Amino acid sequence: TDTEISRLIGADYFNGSVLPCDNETSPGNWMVYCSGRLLQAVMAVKLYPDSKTFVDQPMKANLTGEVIISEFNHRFPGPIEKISKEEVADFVNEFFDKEGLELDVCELPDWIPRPSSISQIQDPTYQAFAQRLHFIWIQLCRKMKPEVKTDQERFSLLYVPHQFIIPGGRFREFYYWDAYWIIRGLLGSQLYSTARNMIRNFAYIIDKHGFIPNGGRVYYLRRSQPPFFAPMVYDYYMATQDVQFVNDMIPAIEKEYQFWSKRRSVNVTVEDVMNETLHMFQYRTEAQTPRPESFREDVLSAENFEGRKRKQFFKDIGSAAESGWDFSSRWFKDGGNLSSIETTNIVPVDLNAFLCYNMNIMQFFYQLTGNPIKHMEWSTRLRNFRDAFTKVFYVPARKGWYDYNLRAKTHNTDFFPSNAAPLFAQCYDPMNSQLAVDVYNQMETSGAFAMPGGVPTSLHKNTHQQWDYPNGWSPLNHMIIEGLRKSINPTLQQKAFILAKKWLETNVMTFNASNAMWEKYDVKEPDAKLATGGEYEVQAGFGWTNGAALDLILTYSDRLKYSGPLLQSLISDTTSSSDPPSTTPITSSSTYFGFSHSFLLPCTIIVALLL
Ligand SMILES: OC[C@H]1O[C@H](O[C@H]2O[C@H](CO)[C@@H](O)[C@H](O)[C@H]2O)[C@H](O)[C@@H](O)[C@@H]1O
Repeated sequence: TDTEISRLIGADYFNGSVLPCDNETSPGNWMVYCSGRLLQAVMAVKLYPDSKTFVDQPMKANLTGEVIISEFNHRFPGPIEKISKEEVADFVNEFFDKEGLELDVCELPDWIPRPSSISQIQDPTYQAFAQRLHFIWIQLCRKMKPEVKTDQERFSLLYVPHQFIIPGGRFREFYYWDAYWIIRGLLGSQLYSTARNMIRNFAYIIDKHGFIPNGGRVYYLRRSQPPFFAPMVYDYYMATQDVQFVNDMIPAIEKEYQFWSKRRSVNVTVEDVMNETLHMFQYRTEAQTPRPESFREDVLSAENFEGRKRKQFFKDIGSAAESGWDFSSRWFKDGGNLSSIETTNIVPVDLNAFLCYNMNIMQFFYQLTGNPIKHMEWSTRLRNFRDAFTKVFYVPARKGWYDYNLRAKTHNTDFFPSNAAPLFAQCYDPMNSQLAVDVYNQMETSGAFAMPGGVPTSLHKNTHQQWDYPNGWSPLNHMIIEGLRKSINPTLQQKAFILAKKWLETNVMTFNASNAMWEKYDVKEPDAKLATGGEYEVQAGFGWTNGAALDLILTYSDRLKYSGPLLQSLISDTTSSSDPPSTTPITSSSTYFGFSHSFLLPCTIIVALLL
C-alpha cells in the first residue's frame, strides 16, 4: 500500500552510512539534497513523477539548508508516512524555486550558420542532416546565473566558469562521459572555443574536487563516470594543434589519474598467472545510500535487503551509475535481475581500457611538450599496464577481452560492446592486426552486428534495463566503429563503415519521423524506434547522439550515401537557408529539452536572426 511504501522510504538509511554528498563535499546543502527527512518525505509522497526534479530545485533566496531542515522538522516532527502530499507540496513551494531556473540558455560565440566542414559533405541527405544537428547545439547551450557562483550553497548545481552543452531533457547539467561525444561533435561543427571551454570547466572541477563527478550536481560528488578527460584534450589537440592548451591541461590529467589510482584500484590475481598480483581499476563509489536523483526507485529495489546487505546494494547501484551503464545485465550476478547486482565484484574491461588510453595519451603529451623524463615514466607505465591488461582480460579460447569477476574468479564471455573498448583505446599491440580480426569475428558470431538498427548493448532480453537488448547507444556504437576504423586492417575498416552507415540511418530515420535526436534507440526494428526500459522515459536532445552522429558523418563524408527511404522534407528544409528549422519533436510529450515548444522555437529564431 501507499502507507507501506511511505514507511519503507522513511526508514533509517543514513545513520553511519557514507552519503552521496556530505559535510566534506558540499557543506551547506548536503542535508537537503543527499540526506534527511525532507528528501524522504518528498520521495514518500511521490511529489514529482521523476525523483530527480526535487533534488534539482534551488533553495529560495536568503535561505540555507540548515534553516529549511530545522523548519521542516519543527512543522513535521512525526513519522514521515503521516505527512500528506499537499503538506509536502506546500512546504517545497514555500522554500524552493523550480528546477532549471538557475540556468539560462546561451549563445555560442563561435557558432556560424554554415561551417565549411558541413558544406563539404557529399551526400545531400547527410549534409542536410548534419546541418540540422549543427543547429541543435544552440538549443543545448546553458550558462549559469551569477548567483550560482555567489551563493553556491543554495543550489545543487555545481558551479563551473564557462557555458557548456547539456545532454537535454531531464539532464540539465553537464555529464562527464557524455561530454566526450559532445566535444567530438563540437569539433566537427568547428566550435573550437566552445569545446575548449567545456574542457576548461572539467579542469576547474578536477582542481576543486580532485576528480570529475558523474554530472554537475552535488549528489554526484561521490562517484565519477568513465574517464574521458584526457581523450577530450587529445581530440581537441588533434583538431587544433594547440600545444599550449595541452600543456595547461596536463596537471589536471595527472590529478584525475591519481583519483582512479588511489580510490578505484583493485588487486587482481588471475588463477593461471602464478603469484602475480596485477593492479587494475574498478567502478566503486563509496556511497552506501539511495541515489538522491532516483531515491524512490532505489529504496523500492532494495526492499528485500537490510543492514550491511542493503548498504552494499546501494554501493553496487551507485557503482553501476559510475560506469555510465545504469543499469545492465552486465552487472547482475544472475544476468537478469537488478536485485542480484554486484558491480563491485567486477573488474570492467572498458574502464581499464580507457585508463590504458589515458596512459598512452600522457606519454604522447609529455613527448609533445618536451618532457623526456615524464614521457619515459608514462611510457613504462603504459607498457606494464598493457601487459597486465592482456593477462587479466584476454581469454584466448574465446578470442576476446572480457570483464573479470572477482567472486566467481572467471570471465563473463557474453557479448557486450565494452568488449571492443580495447580496440577503441588501442590497448593492444596495434601491429597485431590478426588479434583485432579475431576479436571482431568472435563478436560477429554473437549476431550483435546483424541487428537492423545498430549494435545493441547486450543480447540479454527482457531485463527491462536501458543498457541491455534491444537498446543501442551512440557512445557504444561510436566506440566499436572507431575501434575497427583505427585498426590497420582494411577489412575491419570496411566493417566499421558498414556499422557507421547503419547507425546513421537509424539516427536519420528517427529524426525524420520525430523531429528530434534521442538518447538511445531500439535497434532490433528495421524502421528505427525509440528505446524503452530503465527508470525514466527516453530523453530528447540529445548531446552525445548529436556528437557521435556528426563525427561519423564527417569521418565518412566522402563516401557516405543515404540509401534509406526518401526524406524530401529534411533536404528542402535546410539546404537553401540558414534559418533554424522547426525543432518540435513529434511525440505525445509537451516539453522539449525541459522547455515548452512555445518558448523554445522563438528563442532559436531570435538567436539565428542575431547571427
Ligand atoms: O537519473 C538516473 C541516472 O541518470 C543518468 O544516467 C543516464 O544518463 C546520463 C546522461 O546522459 C548518462 O551519462 C548515463 O550513462 C545514463 O545511464 C546519470 O548519469 C546517472 O548517474 C543517474 O543515476
